[in-house]
Amino acid sequence: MTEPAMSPAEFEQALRAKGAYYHIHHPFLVAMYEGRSTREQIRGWVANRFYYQVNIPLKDAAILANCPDRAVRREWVQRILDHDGGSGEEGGIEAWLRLGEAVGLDREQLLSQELVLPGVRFAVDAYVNFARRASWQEAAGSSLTELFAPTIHQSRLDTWPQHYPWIKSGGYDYFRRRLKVARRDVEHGLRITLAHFATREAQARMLEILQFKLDILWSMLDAMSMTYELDRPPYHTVTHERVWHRGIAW
Ligand SMILES: O=C(O)c1cc(C(=O)O)c2c(n1)C(=O)C(=O)c1cc(C(=O)O)[nH]c1-2
Repeated sequence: MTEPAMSPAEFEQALRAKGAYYHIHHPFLVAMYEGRSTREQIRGWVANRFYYQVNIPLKDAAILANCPDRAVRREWVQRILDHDGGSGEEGGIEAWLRLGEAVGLDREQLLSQELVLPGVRFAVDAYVNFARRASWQEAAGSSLTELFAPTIHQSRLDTWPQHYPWIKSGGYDYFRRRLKVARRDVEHGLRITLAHFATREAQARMLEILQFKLDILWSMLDAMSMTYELDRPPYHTVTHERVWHRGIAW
């Protein structure tokens, strides 16, 4: 016999409990907010996370493409503009490029994606591909790791300026912007998710989807740890050159 569905409040609690596995607990990020990261580690993280940033609008466009509900699309489309910018607004991708400059990376290097590790690329691609194939409600629900994101953005604003005085202050705009925007996104994402996943089975599947998304974020950092903490970049037993591919997805 299947168990009865959780109430919306219980389901929300179960989703929030997944915060226990958020990447805020990954040793690479713990070192970062405890002030133990080197310049190379911070630069590596900014360059690799750029691949996540540029793929978020593709992910959101895939959700729109699968969504026949005009009211949902009207709200969701805002996410693309938040990252890409529009009518006088610079957008999150531009703010991330400025974060890159603030930590000493030039924008051409970020845009070239030459520092993006294969493991990071595969993890991010898995997110975009999931959004292309899943129902729009499941893909919308997978964005709910953002429930936990304001805490992580705030922790950077609180700790980085003391620990890393060499980072230029203009770099912090991205995190400030996301504090507000992530809360609005979460409110919309939760509304969709709590209304749509109304049976115990569907709720269990949604929790598994959220875990999949947490796995993506964690795996990105595992790849960065191997390279920037453990000094084991891909092919390190063979060469110190960055021979890995630069993306064949398109
Ligand atoms: O810095 C972070 O730790 C972090 C995490 C996440 C997340 O939880 O997916 C996002 C972001 N930042 C972010 O800046 C962002 O724009 C974003 C969009 C999404 C999404 O799934 O649609 N997650 C995140």
